[in-house]
Amino acid sequence: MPDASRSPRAAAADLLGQVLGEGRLLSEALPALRPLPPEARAEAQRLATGVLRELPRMDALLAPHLRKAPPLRARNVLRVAAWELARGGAAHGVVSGAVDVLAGGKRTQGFKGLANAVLRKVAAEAEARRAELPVPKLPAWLRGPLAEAWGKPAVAAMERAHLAGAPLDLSAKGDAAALAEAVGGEVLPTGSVRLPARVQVSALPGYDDGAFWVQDAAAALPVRLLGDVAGLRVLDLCAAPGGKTLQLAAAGAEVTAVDLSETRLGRLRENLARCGLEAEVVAADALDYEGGPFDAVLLDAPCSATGTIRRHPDLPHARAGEGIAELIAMQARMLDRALTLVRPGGRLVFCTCSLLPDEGECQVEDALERHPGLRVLPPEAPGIDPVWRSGEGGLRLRPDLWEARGGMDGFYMAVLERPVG
Ligand SMILES: C[S@@+](CC[C@H](N)C(=O)[O-])C[C@H]1O[C@@H](n2cnc3c(N)ncnc32)[C@H](O)[C@@H]1O
Repeated sequence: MPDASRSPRAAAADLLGQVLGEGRLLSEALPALRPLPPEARAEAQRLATGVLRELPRMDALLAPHLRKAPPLRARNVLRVAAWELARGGAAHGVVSGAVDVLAGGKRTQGFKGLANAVLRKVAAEAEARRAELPVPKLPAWLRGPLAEAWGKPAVAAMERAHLAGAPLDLSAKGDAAALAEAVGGEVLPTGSVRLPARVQVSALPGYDDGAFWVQDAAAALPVRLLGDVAGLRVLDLCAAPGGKTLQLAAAGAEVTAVDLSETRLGRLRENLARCGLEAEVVAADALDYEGGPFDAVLLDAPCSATGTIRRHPDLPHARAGEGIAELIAMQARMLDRALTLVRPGGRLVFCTCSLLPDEGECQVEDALERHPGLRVLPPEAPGIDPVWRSGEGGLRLRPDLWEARGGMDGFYMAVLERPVG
C-alpha cells in the first residue's frame, strides 16, 4: 500500500499548516517537499494553492457538518478534500485519500471516522454549493488601505480577480506573433502571449530552446517603457530571477543585473543560459553598488508583492502587513541611490508589484520633492490604456483590469528623467 504520509494530499496539508499555522509563505515552505517526486510536489502545490485561494469557502462547505473545528492538521486535510470535491473530484477516491492521510498521523488518527462522515456529506453537495459561496474578502490589514486608495467596488473587483487566479503569460525572445502561433496562445495588446493557466510550461514548444520565459503581462511593461534599448548600457537593479533582465538582453541592451540574493541570482543565470542571452551578473546590495553611469536604470524594488495575490494566494494568509513600513523606507533609499547611477539626462524606471500607493505613486511624488529638476516622462508603450495613467504621471495596474481577458498583476511603474544640470 502506498505511504499516505508522502502523498500529495498529505504534503498539501503540510503546506497549509506552514502557511496558516506558522505564517510562512508557500515559497518558504516548498523546499521541504524536495524528497517527493516532481509530479507529487506540483500536485501538492496545486492543492494547497487552490485551498488558500478559497479558504473561507471551503470552511463554509465543512462548517454545517462539524460540531466544532478539529485541530489544524485534521482541518487542513478536510479542507484539501473539500476543495477536490468542490472541483468535481470522485467522492470515493477523495474521501478515502483523506482518511488514509489522517490514519497516517498519531494525532490525526482519531479523526478518521469524522472525516469519512463529514466528507461524504460534503461530496453530496459541494459542487452545487460552491457556485453560491461568496467571493473571499482580503484581510482587514490590506482591505482597509486598498478601499481607501481605490474604493470598495474596485477592491471587490480585485477580490473576484484573486479568486479567478491568473492565466499563463509568456514573453517572447523574438516575435510574439510567431510564439503565439507555436504555443496556441493569444498576443495581448502590450505584446505578451497569453495561455490558459493549467499549461505545463516545460512541455511547450520552444521551452528548451529558450524562445520565451514566463512573465506576467503587467511585469513585462516596465522594460517596454524604456523604449528602444538596443546598444544602451542598462542597469537592472533588484534583478533576480531575471524576467526583466531577459527582456533587456533580448532587446539588445548591454545589461548589468544586480541582486542581493545569490540563490535568486542562480535562477537568473539559469534563465539567461536557457534563453541564450547574456548579462553581467553582480551579487551586491543595491544601496552599496557602484558602477555606471548607465544610460538607463530599471529599479524593481522589493515590496509587499500585494499585486501578485492572484498567483500567490498564500500571501494574505501568511502576512499581516508587518514589514511594509521598512520596505517603503528602503524603496525610497533605493530610488535615491538608483538616480546616482543613471547618467544626467538618462532614464530611471521605478516599479513595484504592489497595490499600495505608498509603494508606488507616493514614492514618485516624494522623489520629485527630494530631487529638484527630476521629471516624470509620459509612460509610452504599445497597448497602454490611457485610463491606467496615474495623477503624478506613472502607470497604475491592478488585477481587475482586463477582466474579460483574464486580468493582470497589480503593478506600479513610472519613467523618471534625471536632470542634466
Ligand atoms: C521584485 S523582486 C525582482 C524581480 C525581478 N526584477 C524580475 O523581473 O525577475 C525584488 C528583488 O530584490 C532583491 N533585493 C532585495 N533587497 C535588495 C537589496 N538591498 N539589494 C539588491 N537586491 C535586493 C531580492 O532578492 C529580489 O530578487
